[in-house]
Amino acid sequence: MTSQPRPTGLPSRFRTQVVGAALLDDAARPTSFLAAQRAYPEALRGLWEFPGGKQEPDESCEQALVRECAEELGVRVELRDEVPGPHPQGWPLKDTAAMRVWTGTVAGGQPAPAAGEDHLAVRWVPLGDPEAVLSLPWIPADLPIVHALLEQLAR
Ligand SMILES: Nc1nc2c([nH]c(=O)n2[C@H]2C[C@H](O)[C@@H](COP(=O)(O)OP(=O)(O)OP(=O)(O)O)O2)c(=O)[nH]1
Repeated sequence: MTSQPRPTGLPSRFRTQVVGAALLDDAARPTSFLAAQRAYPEALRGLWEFPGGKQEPDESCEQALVRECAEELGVRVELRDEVPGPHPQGWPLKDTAAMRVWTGTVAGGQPAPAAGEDHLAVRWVPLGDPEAVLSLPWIPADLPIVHALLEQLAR
């Protein structure tokens, strides 16, 4: 697993650190990744995103992501490579929040949205058709991340 070190002793530019997972169907030869459809807030309802959430105090980004995947999808994940963003805190989502994203695989369980929680649905998105991937209604801030993911996996 690679991880971009965050400089210590410097104030974070983004107050809220979000983490997201691009879960692959197969680590060595991925053919699809898991996208999740947000249920809330109303402005984001129905849009697609990377499963994940906010880092809590006293946990690393990686720990937060493992926890969020367990809570939201009911799966145990193994994280692999970071999809590095333009900032040490990852990919800017808005003025106050940025998201670090890792690829990973499901090591236990079947991903499904937790009842009545964050997601309306989850879907394995085939990587073979980038136009189809990008035509999903993603949260707009996620589009550069999806591009970067597709490039990283094509290498
Ligand atoms: N999880 C996730 N959040 C994203 C993505 N893109 C994006 O703009 N966001 C935004 C939506 C939210 O404002 C914020 C993440 O909040 P969240 O609601 O998922 O976090 P959480 O599970 O810890 O939520 P909560 O306990 O505060 O309700 O980041 C994405 O791909 N995944």
